[in-house]
Amino acid sequence: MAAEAAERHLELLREEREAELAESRAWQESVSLKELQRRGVCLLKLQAASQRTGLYGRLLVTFQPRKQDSDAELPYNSFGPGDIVGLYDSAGQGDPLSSGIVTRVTSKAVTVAFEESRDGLLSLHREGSYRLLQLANDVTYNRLKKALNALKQYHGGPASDLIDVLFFSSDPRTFSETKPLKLYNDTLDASQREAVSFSLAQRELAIIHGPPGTGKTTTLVEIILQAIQQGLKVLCCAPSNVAVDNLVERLAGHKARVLRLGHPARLLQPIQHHSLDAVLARGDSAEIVADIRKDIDQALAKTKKAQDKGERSHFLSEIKVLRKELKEREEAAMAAALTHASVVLATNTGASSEGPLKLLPENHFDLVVIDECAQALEASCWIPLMKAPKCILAGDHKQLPPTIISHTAAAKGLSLSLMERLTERYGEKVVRMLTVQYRMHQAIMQWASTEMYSGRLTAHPSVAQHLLKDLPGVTSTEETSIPLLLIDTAGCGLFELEVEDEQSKGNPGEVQLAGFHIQALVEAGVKARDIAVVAPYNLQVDMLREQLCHRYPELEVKSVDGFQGREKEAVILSFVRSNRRGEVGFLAEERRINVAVTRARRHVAIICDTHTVSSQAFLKRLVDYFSGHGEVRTAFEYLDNLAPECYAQEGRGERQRGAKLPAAPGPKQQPPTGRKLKAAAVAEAACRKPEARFSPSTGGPGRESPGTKDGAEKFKAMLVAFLESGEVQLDFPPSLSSHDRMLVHLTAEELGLQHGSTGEGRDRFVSVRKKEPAEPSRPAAAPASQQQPLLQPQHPSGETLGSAETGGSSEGSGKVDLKTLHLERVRREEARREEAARKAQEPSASLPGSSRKKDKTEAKGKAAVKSGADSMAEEDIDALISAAVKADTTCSFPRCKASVTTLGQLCIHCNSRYCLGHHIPEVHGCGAKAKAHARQRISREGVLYPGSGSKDKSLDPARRAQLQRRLDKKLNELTSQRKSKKKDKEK
Ligand SMILES: Nc1ncnc2c1ncn2[C@@H]1O[C@H](COP(=O)(O)OP(=O)(O)OP(=O)(O)O)[C@@H](O)[C@H]1O
Ligand SMILES: [Zn+2]
Ligand SMILES: [Zn+2]
Repeated sequence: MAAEAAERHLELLREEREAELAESRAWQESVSLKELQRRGVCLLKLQAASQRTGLYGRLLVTFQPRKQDSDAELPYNSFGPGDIVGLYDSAGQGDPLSSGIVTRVTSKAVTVAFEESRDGLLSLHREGSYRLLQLANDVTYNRLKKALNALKQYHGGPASDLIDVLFFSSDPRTFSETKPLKLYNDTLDASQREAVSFSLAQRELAIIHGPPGTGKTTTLVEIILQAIQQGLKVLCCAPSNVAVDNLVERLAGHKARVLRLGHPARLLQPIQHHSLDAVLARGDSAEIVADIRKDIDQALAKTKKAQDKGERSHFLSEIKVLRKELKEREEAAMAAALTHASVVLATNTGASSEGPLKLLPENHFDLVVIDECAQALEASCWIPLMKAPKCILAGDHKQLPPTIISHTAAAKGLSLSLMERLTERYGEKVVRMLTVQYRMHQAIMQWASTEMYSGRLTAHPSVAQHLLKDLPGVTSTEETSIPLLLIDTAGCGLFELEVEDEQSKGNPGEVQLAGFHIQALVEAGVKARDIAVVAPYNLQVDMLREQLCHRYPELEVKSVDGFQGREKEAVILSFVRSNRRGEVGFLAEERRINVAVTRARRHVAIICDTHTVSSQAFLKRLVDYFSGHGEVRTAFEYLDNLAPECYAQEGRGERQRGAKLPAAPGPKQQPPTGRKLKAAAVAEAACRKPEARFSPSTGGPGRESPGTKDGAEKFKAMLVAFLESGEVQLDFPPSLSSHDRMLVHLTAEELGLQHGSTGEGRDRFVSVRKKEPAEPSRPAAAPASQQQPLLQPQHPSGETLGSAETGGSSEGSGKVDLKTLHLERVRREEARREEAARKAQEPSASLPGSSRKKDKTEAKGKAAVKSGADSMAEEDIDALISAAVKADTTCSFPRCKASVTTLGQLCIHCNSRYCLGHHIPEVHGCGAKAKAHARQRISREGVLYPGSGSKDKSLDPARRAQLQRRLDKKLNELTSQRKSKKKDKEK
């Protein structure tokens, strides 16, 4: 049984190795050295700046760029401690001079540890020019192969019974008598205690399933301490060095006698003194060993200075003798150190019998513990597993499995971890799950619990309600008071990049949005080092780093896969995929999404295109969960600040292709150009209805919504009463939620009342006034800060100005409120005078674009712009008009030309007007949102509210009034323009 399985596994491993080699060959062969350097795997033109013996006897060489000034920086590279690198002569092709392990990388230098090579010594010249290339190493593959071959032939060793259980030829058993335990850590929760006693009571096999943050390591440490207490010798492994180091640190904290195997270059600094090398250096034989090393160093130096060949070979043979003696003494000391230790720790492959463990007797270990077992290849687990009669596996098979290059090998079972394989077969018989998690806010946890852990997780009270605002130095803002935020780019045209020949994907729009959100968090006092930005694609990770890391050096930007096992107070996820095909690629892996979301302690923000990702049921449920339990914002809320590149991008590839698709959803997803789209959205926000700026899936204020109806009715009643009263102004208390504030704005708008907000943050309140022409000071009274331009100056003017529909707007539009415009017009004359008077005190609100466009404006012979408020760029108005007109006169359904001026229906989900044939959400593509909306209203009525400070600002009625005035002016101009055009034609 075991033999067959081992054989099959070997076959898959061979396949995987082939794929791996083919891949590295393919790109190494076709790629120049320069290109390799650009990709970060090669460093050219280096000099050996210094050499010394260190790290317990290895030759450490520090390389720097070969430049005159010693302060030169290395080019971008992906070198890191532990990487195996080849050292080459700059000129040399073919084999490397030597290979070594990177021990340290700074911005200016790389240090590499070289083992003394078999055939003589590495001698580097200060003047020489060298290059370093990262090497794929076959050490791992060879060890895996060896382990499986050993498993095939395994006979009568200590693990015989265990192997039978692991291949299902006998059932797992329990020890009959078990003593009650005295715990080292008495804070363990019930599920952890159960895991500890169960694991100790099992005879061959126990599995601890530890979902994110449930204290898996804490539990393992207790188990190992108990095992030591019982006099057992433990071999403790994990697939990664980081995971092993973590265990070393925690066990050493309990004064356990730990010994860490592995190259010291690969170990974290604080762990290094637990390394075998360090233990040896402190041991009895250390002095002698040090003397021998010194002799070797001296001989080494002499070799370098040696004049002729004879002298050189004399020193070399002296070194050979010294090294032999060193080896013998070291092996004796190693065996002693290994025997003395209670727990030996190594990576799975580091536990290979080719290493120091060969010095121990076959039955030395009583227990093998493998942490992060679900992230390990089964073959790698077999390296330690054959060394003891019992194993305890810990991990979470609901997180990402090991990376496998060959799709076929993965499909045939190579990616199935030992832990998952055993859990599927034995279940409760061998598995105990930890169910209390100590990381995430309840709301972050609940999604993962439901989707991945059959709803069994609970949040420990110490974390269940914790938010960013509870961190020292963090002020309470909207961003720091919510655990879940969804920034929805649906319909905003922020498409993924289409890079040819690139598997990886990027999304510049999401990079920008991430930047805004980080800024908001940092401004609220969240430390950049407490924030991580995580994306599924490396290209996006690169782009995020490029944009963000110089501004926030302590910010961590990582791929999802690279962030597994880690946590941060705040995590921003950029899902990247935004396309019409509904392609989600990497995101389709549920475990990847699980890992991504569960890294966050207090706050997780997802930036994604809900339209694209909702094509996949799992992701759709995630989006629905965030809609139902978190705050949702549309990227439109940030668009005012978005740089125009995003729009330039989208025009090219994605859009044209997408536009051909027949079943395109809403009109917002299919605007003629991105720029118009933006104008349309903002124009809606400015001219139509406040909620136009909220994501549909927030449920917005939802007029038909039962949840908000009461609120709306209440405010309506108040406002109607106010209208009938003799009062001029009605102030609402600042205690209103932002949702309520919005209802007031909405209702006031419906009733034709003027409405505005004053104050900042918690003091912000709404006041409503009657629209009295004899109230000239109001618009001008808006604080200067609220007179920021609503629109960016980049909007095209030409393409919209001349269009035929534009002319029709003055009578056609139902939304450009003619009555208001008229009132405004009347009032404007008075207001102008006041504004002119104020102008002196006000900082100019003029746009940078307005001066750029000035020539054009004057050339057209338009009246010179007088007041500060009136200096809004021409093109904004143009965009606004055309957008408002377009959006308001025809059905938004693609290619439908029906008029909606009188019979149209507004969809609250996409904030677009549709004819009667298309207004039902399911018909025009908002079905999913409508459903989510309905569900979420039930689940958390009254809690959900859209809105933020920045949004309120842009919706300020004073600014809207300004826009309307300008719109009005523009309409006049257009009318006269049209007249003159007609005249031209007639001529
Ligand atoms: N019983 C407990 N009481 C209080 N805090 C605990 C308890 N168990 C674990 N924790 C805390 O939970 C956090 C995570 O613990 P630990 O490192 O053991 O988790 P883990 O499950 O190994 O993590 P990961 O999810 O990354 O694998 C730590 O801060 C730890 O102190
Ligand atoms: Zn809709
Ligand atoms: Zn229609």
